[in-house]
Amino acid sequence: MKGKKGKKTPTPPPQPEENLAEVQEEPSEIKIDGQMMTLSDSNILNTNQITGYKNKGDSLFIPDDASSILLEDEEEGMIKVAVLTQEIVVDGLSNVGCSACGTKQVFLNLSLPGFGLQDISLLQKYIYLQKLNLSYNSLSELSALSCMRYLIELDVSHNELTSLLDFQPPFGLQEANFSHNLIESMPDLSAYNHLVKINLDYNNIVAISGLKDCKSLLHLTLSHNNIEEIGGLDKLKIRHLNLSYNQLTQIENLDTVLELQELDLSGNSIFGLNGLTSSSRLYSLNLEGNQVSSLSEIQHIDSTTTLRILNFLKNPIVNEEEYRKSVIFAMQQLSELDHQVVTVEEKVAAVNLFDPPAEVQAALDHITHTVYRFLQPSKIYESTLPSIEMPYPMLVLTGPQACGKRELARRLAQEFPDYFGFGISHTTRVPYPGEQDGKDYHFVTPDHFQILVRQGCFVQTFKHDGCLYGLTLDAVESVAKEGLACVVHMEINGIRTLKNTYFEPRFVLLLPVSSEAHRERMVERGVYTEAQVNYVTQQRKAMYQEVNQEHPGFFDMVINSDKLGEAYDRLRQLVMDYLGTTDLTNVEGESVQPRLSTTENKDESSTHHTTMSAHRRTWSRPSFQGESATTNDLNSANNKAKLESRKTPVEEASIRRRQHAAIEAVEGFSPSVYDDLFRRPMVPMTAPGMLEGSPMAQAASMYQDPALLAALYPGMTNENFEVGMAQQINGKSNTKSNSSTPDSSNQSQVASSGLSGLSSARGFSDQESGKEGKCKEAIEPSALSEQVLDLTALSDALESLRGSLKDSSRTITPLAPRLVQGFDEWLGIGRDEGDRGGANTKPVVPSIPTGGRLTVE
Ligand SMILES: Nc1ncnc2c1ncn2[C@@H]1O[C@H](COP(=O)(O)OP(=O)(O)OP(=O)(O)O)[C@@H](O)[C@H]1O
Repeated sequence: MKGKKGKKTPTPPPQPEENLAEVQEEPSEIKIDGQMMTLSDSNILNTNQITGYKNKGDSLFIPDDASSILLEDEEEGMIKVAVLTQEIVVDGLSNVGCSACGTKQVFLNLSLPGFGLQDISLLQKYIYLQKLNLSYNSLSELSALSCMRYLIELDVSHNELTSLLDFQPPFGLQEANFSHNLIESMPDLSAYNHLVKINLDYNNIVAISGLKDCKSLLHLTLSHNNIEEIGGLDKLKIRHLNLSYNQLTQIENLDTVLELQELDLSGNSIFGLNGLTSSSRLYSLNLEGNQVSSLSEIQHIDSTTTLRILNFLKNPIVNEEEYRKSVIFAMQQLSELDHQVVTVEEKVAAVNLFDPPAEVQAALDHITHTVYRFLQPSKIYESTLPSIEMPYPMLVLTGPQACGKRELARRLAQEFPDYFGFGISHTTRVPYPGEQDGKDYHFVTPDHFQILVRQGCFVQTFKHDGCLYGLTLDAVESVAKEGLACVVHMEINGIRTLKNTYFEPRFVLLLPVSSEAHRERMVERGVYTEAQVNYVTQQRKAMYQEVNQEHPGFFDMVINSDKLGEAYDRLRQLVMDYLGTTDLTNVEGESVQPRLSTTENKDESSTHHTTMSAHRRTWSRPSFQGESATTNDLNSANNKAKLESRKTPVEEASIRRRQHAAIEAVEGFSPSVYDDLFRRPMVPMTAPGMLEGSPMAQAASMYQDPALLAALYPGMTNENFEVGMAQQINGKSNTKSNSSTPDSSNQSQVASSGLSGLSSARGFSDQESGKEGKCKEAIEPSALSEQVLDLTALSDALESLRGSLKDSSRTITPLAPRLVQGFDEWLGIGRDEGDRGGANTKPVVPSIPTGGRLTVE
């Protein structure tokens, strides 16, 4: 309702019929003198409120006083009392209490709504009134109230007042309702400094003014007026402000109204929300029926953390795409939007839509690609099909942009062409100078990329700087069918997706430590904007650091990538350690192709190639200290053992290397890169894993070394140590197994398998025979489970080793206790139940194809 209003006919108050006054039969018992009274029976004082309107024809209480005049309103069919009489007043009085001075009993409330009163001069003597209701009358001035010094609440709504509070200010007026009058301006109200709440709805006010000193004012409502600007509220403590249905076009001058909690600006013509930025305590904001059209306006209120209730109904903004989710995403603090409760599900959906956590994004990517792949006809690949027990071998180098991962991946593939092939990703970005299609990336158009997505070609995809990246299954397969492990580079987002797949890549993080060096490398390339450089060297790098710190085991290895040469050396060392190659430089210091080092190895290698070429290509599955092998691993190992009558040079080198590592561990040599990698907290292992990773296995390998044996057990040879150890273990084991309870036998079986079973790489187990060069048959998994283990035997073995370490005249270096400690952990001695070892006990280097690039001779 806008525009100037004319003289109003008061509408009847919305009161039910029952509220009509009932006649007090014997009011004469109350002597009313002014507002004071004397009582004979206080019960009589239950005076009801009078409603002065009544439909024509109904009986109406009319006081006996002859001076009452009935007027008939033809138009509305109402009858109203126009002149106030003592009796009317008497019937309107209620709530007896102490007068303000505390000496008299007085009526505190007077309620005379809907009498059509024009003159209330009779009320002048009711000076003790505290609550006065004169709503629904025809009053045009209130001077009679000047005597009511103790008035606290005044309701003069629905009258014909043209001015506000035009009487002598009562001492403590707190609430005033002047709504539905004809007031056009707000006078200076500084005298009403106790005013807490004032309602000026439905007037003709054009500007907010006169409130400067109303320091107590908390509620101000000025709805349905003609206000065009928000103002005059400077530094007030208003908490509830209603300016709905005015002529406002913008939100302004509210930045000093710091206590504002509830703001109703509905029914205006507001376009923007920029005036609300500093409304830090706002709880409810009603903007229904305005002109807010852009979602970007949300930014002005999204930092208002206290905001819970928001209403944008009937604004163009609600037609914006994903409007509700966008608002909820920007303001997750909301509990109600557009009169609808905001549910937790909506909040999660909004976050997942606009800023999905990396894990969610990766899961979605994985689902997308898997579903699209299933929709395609199934494809038979040339190489061994990937499966859970035999996934494609992959090494993934990761890190922030320009950390050098791509270059290192390429170098690895170049230097170890018999073992690694570079997996080429697809991208929609344009090639940088010098980049070649099909070599650095498969450069494709966005449309082509989408076609590949729908064809289910990708294993994972990643969006970065508006460009799409993706690794296809074919890219991996094209490397795999060559008999090589695929080395790829990608950002962490891709890794998260890969972790959802059945692939089991090893992940090496290349992390620039010096931001300056990283920055320089990026700037040197000359292809990145300043903003990109800043983002990558700061946020992106920090994110990698955080993941690495907070999720131990997420990356299998971390290499400082400040100096690419050094980083590559470390990576290369890692690979060489694994491959068992030792020397990659010739006498002149030139780098040579890493081949398996010794002459005899070369011969074996060629024999092996020939042998292998007769079979289907398979992948070796090297296992390491602490690796947790599964039955599937064992199966594949056993199958492989059947196919190959002898170990590959790679495996033999691996055995030697680990023997060496065990010796070093006891002697206290500094560990190699490779050792560092696998010396991680122990985790519960399956039997073969226990064999490989167990301290017992380390001990088993130790006694293969005569030098070490002599040092630890002077005078003892390989043979008699072996016999002694075997007796110690087997003898106890047998004894125990005979008398074991069902529970203990169960436990025993596992560990016993660990002692005597073979690992997939058969690293230590072949040596257990103690006869060099004599290969032991692989043990069937079923056979493993039949063997019996006695943990006591292991304890005894531990004690014996402990004792020998203690007694040894050699100085035990700090590394030696670590081995003993390993026994303790393995046996569960002193292990805290809550202390879960890192899950990362896999080898960093992926499963390496045994044959390299095999050719049938
Ligand atoms: N399939 C993929 N999945 C996820 N990330 C990928 C993929 N392919 C490439 N990336 C990564 O996307 C980022 C951007 O690649 P781009 O080649 O444009 O960057 P670059 O500046 O050359 O960086 P870098 O030198 O690290 O490769 C790089 O970090 C890159 O490793």
